[in-house]
Amino acid sequence: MRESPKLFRPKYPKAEFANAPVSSEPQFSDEFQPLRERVIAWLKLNVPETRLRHILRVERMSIELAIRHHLDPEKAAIAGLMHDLAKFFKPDRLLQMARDEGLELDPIDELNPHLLHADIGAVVARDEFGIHDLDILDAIRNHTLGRPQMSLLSCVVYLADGLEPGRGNTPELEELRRLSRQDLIEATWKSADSSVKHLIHARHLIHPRTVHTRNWFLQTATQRPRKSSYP
Ligand SMILES: Nc1ncnc2c1ncn2[C@@H]1O[C@H](COP(=O)(O)OP(=O)(O)O)[C@@H](O)[C@H]1O
Repeated sequence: MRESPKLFRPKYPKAEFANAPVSSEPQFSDEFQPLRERVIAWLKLNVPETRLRHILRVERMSIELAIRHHLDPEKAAIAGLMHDLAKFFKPDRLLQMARDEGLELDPIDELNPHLLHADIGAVVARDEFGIHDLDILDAIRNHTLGRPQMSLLSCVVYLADGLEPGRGNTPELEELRRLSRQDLIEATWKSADSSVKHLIHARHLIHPRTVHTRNWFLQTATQRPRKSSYP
């Protein structure tokens, strides 16, 4: 009999980190800067300047959130910098690469192949830039639709993509930014909620992964012990 696959359950921290010290200058490895320069040179040839500016803001916010929540800022920087590598790939190319990669396609992916840019971004990160760290690759893959049980690094890049300063200053965004600094789980739940609301308002098809992500994070956030019981 085949063994059932082990369910990956990331350990989400119980406490909030609103008061964690934020160091402005994280220490990166010697490999980081040359890699960053190579990625930016590649991006300059493959995405317009406005998108590059968004990517750099996502990189910055990913680093800040990682520091605040005691995650690895270098991994956050790399995932933030690489999250939109495939943003301007044509629909046929995205679909072909997804099939070559053996990705399971939802009917919504076929109708809106642009949504595959996140999964395919991870393929480019691996093949073009030699990234093999699964946490980084997953954070790139999950940045648009999220995924139930995704890691906190994935939450960081998902939130930074939607909440970086260039996204605007509505009260809803400001509240989500505040929440993202306090509690990654609740912020991910409420960002997925917000994304579903906007898609309904715009009469767009909703990819089921966003709904699954929203349900997972809602359950996780509301089933944790009450915050007042933490030290
Ligand atoms: N769950 C979803 N279902 C369907 N479409 C979505 C979903 N999430 C995002 N989209 C749409 O896919 C596009 C890409 O999303 P995103 O990667 O967040 O783009 P951007 O960085 O350009 O805002 C957007 O047009 C968005 O409306």
